[in-house]
Order: sequence, then structure tokens, then C-alpha cells
Amino acid sequence: KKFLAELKFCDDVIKEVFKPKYSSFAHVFYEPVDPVALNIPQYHKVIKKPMDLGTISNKLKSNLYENAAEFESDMRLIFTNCYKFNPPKDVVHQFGKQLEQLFNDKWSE
Ligand SMILES: Cc1ccc(Nc2c(-c3ccc(O)cc3)nc3c(C)cccn23)cc1
Repeated sequence: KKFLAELKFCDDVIKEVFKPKYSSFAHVFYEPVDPVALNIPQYHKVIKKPMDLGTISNKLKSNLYENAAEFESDMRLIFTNCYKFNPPKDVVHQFGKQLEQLFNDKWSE
């Protein structure tokens, strides 16, 4: 796809996942995980490349993505980090699955 069209699509997707109707599960990923606030001091030992929707949105606005593949890679990093840190039965793991499903649906449109 043409460069600008590609990045416009990324912007549409990040705008979509921030919509209030998805906040019940997406809110957990709006900002960087705060290990102090969440009392998970081990987080940065386990997760070497933290990522969140707010950081992705800021990178997109600052033209830090050269193509859609880089954007997709950061989005999928949110999911893999979430599954690595939060065991399957944990509600946050389920939130990650819901966000991944939403992203996959939008990404394949
Ligand atoms: C003791 C404990 C256990 C699990 C969690 N997970 C968690 C995470 C989280 C998100 C992404 C991620 O890659 C890792 C963690 N975000 C939260 C929030 C916002 C509230 C409650 C729990 N949360 C927090 C504390």
C-alpha cells in the first residue's frame, strides 16, 4: 500500500481501540504498565520491551513508524507482554485476548 494510506489505516485502528465502547478491556493497555502502582516490582525483569496503546499513539503522531509493519509489531508486543506476565486465568490475560481479537478484526479489514 502507499505509505500515507498505510499510516492512515494505522491511525484509524488506534482511534478505534481507544473508543469508549471497548474501554472495559482496553483501558488496561491505555498507558505504560506502572510496576510501582500495580505492586509488580518484577515486571521489568520479565518484560524487556514494554508497550502500550498510548505509546503507540504517540509514536504514530511523532512519525516514528516507517510503515504499517512496525506499527503492527508494537501492537502485537502489547499482547505477547500481557500473555507472558499474566497467567491465562487472570482477567488481564482475558483483556489482552479481547484486545487482540479487536485488533485482528480491524487489521484484516
Ligand atoms: C499482582 C498483579 C498481577 C497482574 C497485574 N496485571 C495488570 C496489568 C498488566 C497489563 C499488561 C501487562 O503486560 C502486565 C500487567 N495491568 C493491570 C491493571 C491496570 C490493573 C490490575 C492489574 N493489572 C497487576 C498486578
